[in-house]
Amino acid sequence: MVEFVKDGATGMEKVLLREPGGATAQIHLYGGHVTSWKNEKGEEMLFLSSKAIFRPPKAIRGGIPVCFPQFGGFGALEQHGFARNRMWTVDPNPPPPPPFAGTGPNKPYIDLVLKPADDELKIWPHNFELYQRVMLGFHGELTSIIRVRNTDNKPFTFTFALHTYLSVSDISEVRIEGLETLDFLDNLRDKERLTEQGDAITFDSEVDRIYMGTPTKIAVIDHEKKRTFVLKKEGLPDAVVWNPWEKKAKAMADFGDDEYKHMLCLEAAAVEKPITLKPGEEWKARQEISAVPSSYFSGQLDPCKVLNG
Ligand SMILES: O=P(O)(O)OC[C@H]1O[C@@H](O)[C@H](O)[C@@H](O)[C@@H]1O
Repeated sequence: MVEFVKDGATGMEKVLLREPGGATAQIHLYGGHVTSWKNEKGEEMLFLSSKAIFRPPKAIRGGIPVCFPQFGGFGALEQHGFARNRMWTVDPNPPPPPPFAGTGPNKPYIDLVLKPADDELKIWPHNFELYQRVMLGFHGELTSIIRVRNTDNKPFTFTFALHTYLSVSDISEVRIEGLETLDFLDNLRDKERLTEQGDAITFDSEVDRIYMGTPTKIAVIDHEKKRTFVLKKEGLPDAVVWNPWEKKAKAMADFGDDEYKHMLCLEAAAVEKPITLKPGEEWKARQEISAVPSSYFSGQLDPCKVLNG
């Protein structure tokens, strides 16, 4: 089921997806931003700050901001680009889904699009179409399919990320598997290139890293909640891991002082090698997140078993 509603608290337009098994998702047209994803028991799986500001030009703190045409400070534009604080529209006539879309009759989805108006063209002079299909799968998994199309008469280059804020019980009880031994750029050390050691990543201080050449599946294991998130991705070779920890949390106006304990950003991204599109070309990417009880998870990263088993 797909429903269009006005958010009572913010007056903003949003879309509700409800999958027959009971899972739900909410997508705000502001930012093309997934702000809620609940499993069939009604448990929220995305973090959304209690202080999130739903008012332009602020980006919404939590959920899944879309970073385009620039990730972070990797360029001359505002941090994370402008797509996350612009109004998207529902696309009445979406392009046919790519073969990996996995759409089906009972899978609710919505197609959104962002095209530049004069404002955007002034700061980034390129005609583009940015499409996002958000979809709930049979097991409540949340999928975003992204397409960027160059509708200009000259090439353009961009970086991109789906800045997913996962809800976790306690950041000290969480570990990430799948990024061991990879190289990363450390944002806390002026983007110095370092190599991750052999162990799964755990957290006891601020982390802000861009892992490069990452696998198509990454797992976030929440020991306390006995829940594992499995993030599968295509077309997004990098993975950003971010937790602001205590000091930075206190400095952010739209973030509660202690909220860093209950969130972890795992961001499927294309940053290290920016994407260039010639006129008429299209770029596609896909992210699917599922949440499974950790007892299904062997401790070895074999999310094929988790997803298909
Ligand atoms: O506060 P913003 O603009 O939403 O960014 C949050 C964080 O987003 C992460 O992706 C960046 O790596 C961090 O450096 C940044 O602090």
